[in-house]
Amino acid sequence: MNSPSVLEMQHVHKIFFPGTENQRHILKDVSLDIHPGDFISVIGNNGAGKSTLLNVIAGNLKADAGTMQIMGNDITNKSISSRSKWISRVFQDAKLGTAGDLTVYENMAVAEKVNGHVNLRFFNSQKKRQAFKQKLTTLKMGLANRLDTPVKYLSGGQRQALSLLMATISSPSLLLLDEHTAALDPKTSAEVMELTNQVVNEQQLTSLMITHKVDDALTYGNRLIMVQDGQIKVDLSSEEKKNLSKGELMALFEN
Ligand SMILES: Nc1ncnc2c1ncn2[C@@H]1O[C@H](COP(=O)(O)OP(=O)(O)OP(=O)(O)O)[C@@H](O)[C@H]1O
Repeated sequence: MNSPSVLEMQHVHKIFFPGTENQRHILKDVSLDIHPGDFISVIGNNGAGKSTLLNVIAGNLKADAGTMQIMGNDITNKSISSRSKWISRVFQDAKLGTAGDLTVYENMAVAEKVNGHVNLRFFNSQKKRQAFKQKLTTLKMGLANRLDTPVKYLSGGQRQALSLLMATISSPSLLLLDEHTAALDPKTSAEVMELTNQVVNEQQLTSLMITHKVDDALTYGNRLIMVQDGQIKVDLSSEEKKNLSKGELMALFEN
């Protein structure tokens, strides 16, 4: 028997300002089946509807039509907070995923608590500090000895690496990566992308990653989706992706 889908979207539409002269039909009958362990890159032109797609999945926006199930649960009309037991998100702006005035330790403890796995007895125990330090060491971003540093003093790359760690601390069913390397310099962006790949592979996470970096979309993940004018126009498997050159992928943008 096939394992159940992580996410099943069926015939989803999103229309902004419906019934007005400003009406914009952004998602047009989008159906998407995400399987356990899928690491999907999502590419597409500016304004194609990629972020709207992520927002509808996360619950920031309500779909105007269609249905969505996650791990077999109907979430079509569920709030962001009730979806958060399954879904985590890393944003382009690391400030959205972390609290600047709290320390690295406090941010991690809050992330665990939000995800419902904290034992308050251990909230500031040596054991917990050790466990967090261990997790930070694996990031190789110079954070292991910064447990007591307020997050606002970290570099952009360190802060984004911490966001990633926090978003994955309780192994979400679905990880949404929303251009999460776009605001970083090229070297740091490459480091955070490698780190993402490491975390996703080690924890066997199911992930959906929006990126404008065509090289990253080709290099990472087992599936590649192209969104055009509110529709999924291309959905490539790992094998199809492997056989596609950057030039051929770029040409698909023009079709
Ligand atoms: N809350 C909103 N209200 C009205 N229009 C919106 C809203 N969010 C997005 N849009 C519009 O929907 C269209 C698609 O936007 P979206 O952000 O999903 O595109 P995108 O593919 O993520 O683009 P980019 O690559 O530039 O981030 C755009 O024209 C945008 O202006």
